[in-house]
Amino acid sequence: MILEARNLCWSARGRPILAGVDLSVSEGETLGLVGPNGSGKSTLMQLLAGIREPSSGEVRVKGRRLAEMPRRQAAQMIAFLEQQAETTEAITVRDAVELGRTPWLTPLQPWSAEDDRIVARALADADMEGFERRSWSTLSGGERQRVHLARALAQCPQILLLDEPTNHLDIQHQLSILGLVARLPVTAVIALHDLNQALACDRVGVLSSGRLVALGTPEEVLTIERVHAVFGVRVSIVSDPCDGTRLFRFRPLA
Ligand SMILES: Nc1ncnc2c1ncn2[C@@H]1O[C@H](COP(=O)(O)OP(=O)(O)OP(=O)(O)O)[C@@H](O)[C@H]1O
Repeated sequence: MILEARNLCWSARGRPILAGVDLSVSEGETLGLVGPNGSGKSTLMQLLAGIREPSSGEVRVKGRRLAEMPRRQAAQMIAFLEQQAETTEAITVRDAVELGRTPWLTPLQPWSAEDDRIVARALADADMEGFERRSWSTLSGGERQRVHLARALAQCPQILLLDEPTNHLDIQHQLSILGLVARLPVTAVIALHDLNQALACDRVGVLSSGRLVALGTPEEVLTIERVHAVFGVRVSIVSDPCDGTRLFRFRPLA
């Protein structure tokens, strides 16, 4: 297993926010995390990224405790696209993406043509070519999100943690970014609100009130009964007339 959470718990001011989460992600897998607002998705992602310390339990990366890994080594393994990612306003898009190379640079291994190539590739993959000289402060919300994704890709991680990576994106960029992540040779954990997008993941974990209440293939986990129970909506499953893909349709309970 490339990434494991063992009995992961996190509390804020004595209130349990995440409790007893056990999770194993295998190499190359794309795991979707779904759950209502406040169910603990971002908290779990932050613990998996090592930017929050668990109250108890542990995260392991390739069998090693993340808490004991040097930050630089962890940053070579894991890239995290946060939900509300910020950056210094006064930098260009190119500068922001170049920051992704930081874990790989040393005095003995300074910036090289290979780093230029990786940054150019990341900008192209995030469809941000041509924006390199633009100031960060002039970008739209979706463009900023794509720059953050480019920075994460430039990190060349083995594990990509994406917290609602599509929430600011138009539908074309949503599809292209999820398609890109599926094609990349990385292990990905993606917090998503769109359950139809979660259907395309290899496995899905469902969080409810800080607990992982289901984990398995989308078909096993995203049943009409569970979606109804966890999200409090009426659900029907329809079949796409083009290719037979199953899709959710939602209605309010009342
Ligand atoms: N530092 C904190 N102090 C107190 N409560 C917190 C703190 N951080 C998170 N919480 C609470 O923990 C719960 C889980 O938050 P989290 O951001 O993980 O949820 P989420 O599933 O990502 O939600 P959303 O879908 O709205 O993004 C929420 O009720 C939130 O208010």
